[in-house]
Amino acid sequence: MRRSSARAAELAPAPSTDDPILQFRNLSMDYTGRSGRVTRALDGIDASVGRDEFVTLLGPSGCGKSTLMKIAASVVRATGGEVLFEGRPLAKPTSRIGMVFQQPILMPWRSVLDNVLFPIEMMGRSPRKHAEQARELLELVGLKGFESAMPSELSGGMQQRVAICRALIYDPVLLMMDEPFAALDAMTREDLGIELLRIWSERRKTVLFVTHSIQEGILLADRVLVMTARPGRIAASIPITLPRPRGMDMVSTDEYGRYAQQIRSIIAGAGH
Ligand SMILES: Nc1ncnc2c1ncn2[C@@H]1O[C@H](COP(=O)(O)OP(=O)(O)OP(=O)(O)O)[C@@H](O)[C@H]1O
Repeated sequence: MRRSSARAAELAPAPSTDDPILQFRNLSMDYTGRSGRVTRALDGIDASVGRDEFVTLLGPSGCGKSTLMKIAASVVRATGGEVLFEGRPLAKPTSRIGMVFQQPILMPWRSVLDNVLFPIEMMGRSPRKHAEQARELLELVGLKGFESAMPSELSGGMQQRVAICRALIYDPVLLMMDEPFAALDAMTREDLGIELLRIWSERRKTVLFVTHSIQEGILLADRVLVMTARPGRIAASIPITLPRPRGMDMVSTDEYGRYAQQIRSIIAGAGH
């Protein structure tokens, strides 16, 4: 797709962990099942995400990554500890945080443009006033000309681009992405990853991105948080200093190889 132009356009904002936008403090989560059985999903999570930083969260299946995202999105409440967003306890969902999930979950009866504008309607604002902004976002993700298409006319990658626009329409400062490219084929996934970096640098967003892929985790990130198996804890926080703009060719560099090796051994040492 637009691999080369995406690369050229990506400039790294200066991330800062001195100015955390999101902080997890001694966070724990116990789920109580129907039988009363308690499952500890998260245990003593201490982590933060700096303003403009791109942080990836890597960990084995079931370690609590989605739980952590749901807590940060105020979808579920932690049973211990606290979450601070912009320095204040996070108590309810806020339009300053945007979410993108593994499945785009578009409304099949609405056009692409109307799907992007849906959150605006939900907030009681005028979709007409935001239509231009929605068109600009669609152009940003390479979907100019598809405004009036229906979701069924789009590929999986295009649908996920629409979901990204929908999350960006109310201009959140923090974008949380829970395995957003996991359902896509490898090539589309690589393209969208590079494209996301371009959007991130152009729009100056903070991103917290969950993935199972060590490669994706390294290539996108300023910092990788590695989680242990359940109950999830933060096993390591690894700053990634690979130069930007990033591209797939970096996978063959020694520096990338050292990061991948380091992360694999942390995951292995964390009980897998
Ligand atoms: N609603 C729930 N009730 C009971 N247990 C739950 C619930 N949601 C999650 N869990 C348990 O909490 C643990 C963490 O689940 P979570 O979905 O957060 O993990 P994950 O790291 O996102 O997994 P995956 O990578 O497979 O998506 C799992 O053991 C899961 O079974």
